[in-house]
Amino acid sequence: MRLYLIGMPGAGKTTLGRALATAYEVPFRDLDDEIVRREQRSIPEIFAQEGEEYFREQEAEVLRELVAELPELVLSTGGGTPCFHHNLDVLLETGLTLYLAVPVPELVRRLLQQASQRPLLAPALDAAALETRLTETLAARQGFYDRAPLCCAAPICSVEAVRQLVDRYNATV
Ligand SMILES: Nc1ncnc2c1ncn2[C@@H]1O[C@H](COP(=O)(O)OP(=O)(O)O)[C@@H](O)[C@H]1O
Ligand SMILES: O=C(O)C1=C[C@@H](OP(=O)(O)O)[C@@H](O)[C@H](O)C1
Ligand SMILES: [Mg+2]
Repeated sequence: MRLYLIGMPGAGKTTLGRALATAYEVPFRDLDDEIVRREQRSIPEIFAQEGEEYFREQEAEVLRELVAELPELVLSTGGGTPCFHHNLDVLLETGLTLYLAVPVPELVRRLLQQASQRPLLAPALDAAALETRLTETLAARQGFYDRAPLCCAAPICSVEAVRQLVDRYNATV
């Protein structure tokens, strides 16, 4: 199986993805980590030195390489991954995609301490600005996220909840 996690920054894609891979006993990859490894520099450095367009090209390439390489995989994507370079089509065609739906106020709580590591959020320094920024970003991305066949909403999105969603989905296809 290939299971892909999509959703906003702070939704828990990386955290839950790692736990799901352990539970399913399949390899785990985090798309951002793979880009960092290939580029030998951090995500904020890539954005600052090369710009977002370059990052999106790397993201699209690394995604396709991982899919070609790994028939079994839990992949945590970046928040913007499904929205660029037809990446969502790749996800939908090659595996099962799960959208982690987390309300903006909860994202704000989780991200406030981490904004400096997330270049698209870095300009939003206080809670109100971050909330505005996330609300706008989510509005622009919602149409992509909603194409995922599976959706799990906080606070119930545990490994067990995902397993049940996946089992139910597999029983219907
Ligand atoms: N289910 C959860 N409940 C509360 N906090 C969480 C949960 N999942 C992740 N977090 C926290 O939220 C932050 C972002 O999580 P992360 O897995 O990096 O999200 P993403 O990869 O979607 O951006 C981290 O500080 C993490 O510890
Ligand atoms: O939302 C986005 O466009 C981004 C989210 C980040 O991943 P997380 O969703 O894991 O924070 C990372 O890919 C990059 O900073 C861009
Ligand atoms: Mg992540």
